[in-house]
Amino acid sequence: MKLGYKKIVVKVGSNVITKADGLPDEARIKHLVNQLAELKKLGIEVILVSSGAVASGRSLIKVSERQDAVSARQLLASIGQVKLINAYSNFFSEHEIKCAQVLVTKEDFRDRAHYLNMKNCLQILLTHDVIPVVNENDVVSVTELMFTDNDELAGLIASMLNADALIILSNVNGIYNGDPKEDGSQVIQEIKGSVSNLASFIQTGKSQFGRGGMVTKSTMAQKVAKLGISVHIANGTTDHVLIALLKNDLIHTHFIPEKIKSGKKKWIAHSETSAKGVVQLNEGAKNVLISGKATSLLPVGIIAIQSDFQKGDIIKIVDENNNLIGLGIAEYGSDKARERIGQKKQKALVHYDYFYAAI
Ligand SMILES: Nc1ncnc2c1ncn2[C@@H]1O[C@H](COP(=O)(O)OP(=O)(O)O)[C@@H](O)[C@H]1O
Ligand SMILES: N[C@@H](CCC(=O)OP(=O)(O)O)C(=O)O
Repeated sequence: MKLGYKKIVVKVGSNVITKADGLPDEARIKHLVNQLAELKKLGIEVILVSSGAVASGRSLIKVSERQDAVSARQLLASIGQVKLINAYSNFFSEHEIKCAQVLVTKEDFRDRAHYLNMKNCLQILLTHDVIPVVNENDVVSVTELMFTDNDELAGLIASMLNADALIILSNVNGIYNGDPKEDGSQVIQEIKGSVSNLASFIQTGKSQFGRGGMVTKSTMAQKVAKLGISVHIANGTTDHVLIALLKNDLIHTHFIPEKIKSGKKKWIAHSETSAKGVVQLNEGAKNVLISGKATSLLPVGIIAIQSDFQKGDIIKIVDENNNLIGLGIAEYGSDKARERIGQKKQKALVHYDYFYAAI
């Protein structure tokens, strides 16, 4: 395959595998599985992140309108996931390939030890030629414990496994420079670095069965590409989409990757929600830290410790206007950091190897 990837994460949106009437599109699932099997046989490691549990559940049970949204989602997903994974399992077995169900929550990515346990689980599946089929555990993930959507989850998995590429399959050909339904709109084929006006092209509405929409896809894609992983957004309802994409023969959106970051930096990058403390910097320290040079965060540039943390915690680093600059692992706790505010020749609070610049 022209793009030469050895390990890919493929995320399939609900819309790709759900028909207009809400029923699961088994022919589409089968066609995707056939392509994944073909890639696997070429020696490419494949991890699938598939949405569709809630949509599948809708085809099996009618939820009373009096039911609250959280309970309805729990009911639909718990029933629907069984149907979804059965479809994958049956179609993969036609190729003599085993797949595994991996259901995760946001909590699984918070603590470093827990994160490494999960990484180990996925790796053991891959070394035994099993295709992990990952989805959010919708039964226990409610409200603030939820991922924004499965695009966020797929970004985390691609970072965790140091994948070469993340392929997001939705029901549009890519990110358009206007409303995808309008004739004049065209697919933006290449996105490099942070494009500040990207969000302005994107309509906030979602497709019929989707959760996060294109805004979260593009934010996540830029972040993952910054960590050194290629991200592709393509149309999963196009026949042979994966094969055409990997042959570099498909119109879609490609986020060009930056230099590969270490595994630990990738984890830090996705840990904003579990950050414990907040440290504020002056303008000079901010400019040095985001310059891309290998510089650690020294107390001389700190102007305030806004909330407490301990040695080893992930901390948020903000500028004078409280905008997020980056995330890092604290080399010592907030008590010592407070004593050293503004002082020269003090030990770095965050070492460069454990700092991720968010801008
Ligand atoms: N500029 C844009 N380019 C492409 N799609 C867009 C754009 N603005 C909004 N969208 C919408 O985003 C939808 C895809 O996001 P989403 O509903 O989350 O899908 P999925 O279920 O695949 O995750 C598309 O169906 C499209 O209607
Ligand atoms: N976990 C949910 C998927 C939620 C979700 O993010 O959907 P989508 O925006 O279609 O990828 C399900 O399986 O129904």
